[in-house]
Amino acid sequence: MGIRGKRRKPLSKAGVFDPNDAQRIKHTRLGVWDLYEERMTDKIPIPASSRLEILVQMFQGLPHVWRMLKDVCSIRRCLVLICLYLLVEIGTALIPAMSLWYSGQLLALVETAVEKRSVDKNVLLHVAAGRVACVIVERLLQYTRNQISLPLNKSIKQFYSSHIFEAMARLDVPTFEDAAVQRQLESAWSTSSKSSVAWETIEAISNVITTIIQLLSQLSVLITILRNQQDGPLLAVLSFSQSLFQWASVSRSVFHSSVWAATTKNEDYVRMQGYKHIVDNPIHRKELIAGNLGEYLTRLYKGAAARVGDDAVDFGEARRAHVLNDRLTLTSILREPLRELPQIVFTLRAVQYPASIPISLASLTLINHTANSFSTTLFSLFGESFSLAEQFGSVRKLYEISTIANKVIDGAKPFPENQQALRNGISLEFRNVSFKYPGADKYALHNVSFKINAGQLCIIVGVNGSGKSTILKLISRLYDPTEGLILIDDQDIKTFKLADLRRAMATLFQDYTHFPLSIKENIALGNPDIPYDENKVREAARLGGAEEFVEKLPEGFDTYLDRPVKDYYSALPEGTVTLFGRQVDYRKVRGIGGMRATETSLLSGGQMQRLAVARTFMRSLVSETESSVGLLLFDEPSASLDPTAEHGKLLCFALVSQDLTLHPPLDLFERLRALRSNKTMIFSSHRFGNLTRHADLILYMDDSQVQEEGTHEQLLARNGEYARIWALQARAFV
Ligand SMILES: Nc1ncnc2c1ncn2[C@@H]1O[C@H](COP(=O)(O)OP(=O)(O)OP(=O)(O)O)[C@@H](O)[C@H]1O
Repeated sequence: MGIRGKRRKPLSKAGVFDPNDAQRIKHTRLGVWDLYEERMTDKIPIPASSRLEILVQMFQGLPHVWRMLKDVCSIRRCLVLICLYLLVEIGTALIPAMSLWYSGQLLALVETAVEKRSVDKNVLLHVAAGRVACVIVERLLQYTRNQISLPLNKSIKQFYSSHIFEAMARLDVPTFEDAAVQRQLESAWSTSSKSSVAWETIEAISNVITTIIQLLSQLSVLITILRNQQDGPLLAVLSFSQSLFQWASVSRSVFHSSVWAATTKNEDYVRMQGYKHIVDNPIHRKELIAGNLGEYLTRLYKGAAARVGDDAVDFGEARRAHVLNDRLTLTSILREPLRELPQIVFTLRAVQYPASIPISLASLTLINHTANSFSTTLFSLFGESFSLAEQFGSVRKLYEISTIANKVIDGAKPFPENQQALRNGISLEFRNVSFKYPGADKYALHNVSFKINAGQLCIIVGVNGSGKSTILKLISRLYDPTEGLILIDDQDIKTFKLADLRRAMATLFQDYTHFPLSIKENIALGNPDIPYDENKVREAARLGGAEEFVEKLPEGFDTYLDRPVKDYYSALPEGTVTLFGRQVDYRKVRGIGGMRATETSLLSGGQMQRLAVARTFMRSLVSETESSVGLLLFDEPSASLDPTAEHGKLLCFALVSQDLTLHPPLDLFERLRALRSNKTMIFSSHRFGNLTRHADLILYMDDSQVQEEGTHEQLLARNGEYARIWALQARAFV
């Protein structure tokens, strides 16, 4: 049978890992964990086949590694530093062989001294100086290596962090949310935050080169020693084979199945992790305290912990314990005596030929030592070739992330064709649009059709989950419809350039976020097309209703809502409340003390919302002449409450609150309506009445479909679901 026919058969069903397939999957209990490993028995029966796979993987990565080397050398100073680094590494690689040689010379001197009762002082001095020089040079090389590698690593890391940033920034929503893309992005970052894939690869390449040099130099020392020794080759083979035996017996005990999965069915352990999460995650702290859950959860945790016992460890720990578990096997018993084999053979040979001992004791030690270090280097070369292949794979991924294709395909036509017409708004039509979110089975929109003329005000109302936000997301082309067509000014939305389209729309999403930047930057980012202008930021803040409270903040528009970089300090004098002009943040200290940080927000929910509105205004309403926006999309930026189910809560809000921030859409809506002038505006909302009365078109959504459509009067006259809910809400506010 050819190689092809003997390849490892796929798991029972393509793409399925079936833990119950006992023929293929080995099951091991590790405490509370069940580990399922694919059996290795049916691996490709070609000797060293896995090494072949590694070689193939390495060759595939070569073009990317070559490109990486060129990129790295193009960074300022890096070419010189890399050359120096390689020189130092080569120098370091020669040291072990030189040390071995000098050690051998020293041993030979000692032997001669014992035999002849005299020492050639010159030779001794020379050899001793050589041995000492080796150690000093090794230390100097190590120092130089550190001096070079630190700045090299920093420059390379900086270069690639920009590369990755750019690659990530360009990805659209469905592509970025794709789990495979997320994995690809993760593997492009380094395994440790202190380094970068590129630097780790350079280190891996240099390791392999230096290991080969070490091997060759040790081999030449070995050959020199063996040349004049009668039994030298025999002892070298014995030393080498006992190293091989040790290496094989150790490496076999290591967990090495490449395909595996682990799970736990222990409900108590799962619950314990849940309780732990509630207690150590700050987001649950309010409910934990207000709900008086502390003691109760502690009781539950202790109960579950008692039932699980000492097995309550995470999988990593269970696996480590399993791997390190000392097992009494024949090889482990024979391992140590085998180490003594060369000495035993040497003694037997001495007994056999007492007149002429075939090899000197010094040579025996030296041969043993050299053969051991040769074999250790050889085995480390195998390990390094594995990691080199992995590194090459990571480099490939590092470069491939900048070519990940976006799922939302860009159009070619500029938009708008006539900039002036934009002032009078954009017309929009949905024709039989259906949409499922990636990976979802259910339609978020099903066969939706409607038309909004240029300059009209459209309000989309409906219960939670009926598809209101989804309509706005499709208009922004965050996603494309699964079926149907969206027309902008009577042309397919997909034909227009995405950047132009997004420039022509201002959107405030329901689940808006704030960037971890200063307030002024948060607002300014609403319009990246104009240069930063403090006055415009203030104007937008005023229009959004945020200027007044922002000015009252100690740092005003420079305030960070969430400062991305923390200050560091230690043992400040008691009573210190400010440092570097800011309030002392004791979160870090608490973290060190094992306590959790409390995230207190500087602003109320309503104030946060006003800032989001200000950001949206930055694009659309800062200046009528400069604005390139023709369509305003507002997804109700308040807590989502379904009026049918929650009208009682709405009533409470209206009665309790004198503060506009608690029912901002009314206030916000009036302001928006006044400022929109002739532009098209779509507003998604739960609130009826006040808002909907002004609409040119109301879409009442339910069950992913537009159920009713018309003006407020038309829909009331129709006396359908819209009229029923409107009456319900109106009653609540009376
Ligand atoms: N990212 C997503 N992935 C999968 N399904 C989603 C996603 N976002 C929304 N959905 C689903 O799509 C449907 C419509 O959601 P959508 O957010 O458009 O409703 P909505 O009318 O805006 O609701 P609400 O009034 O609560 O904001 C819901 O069933 C929701 O569960």
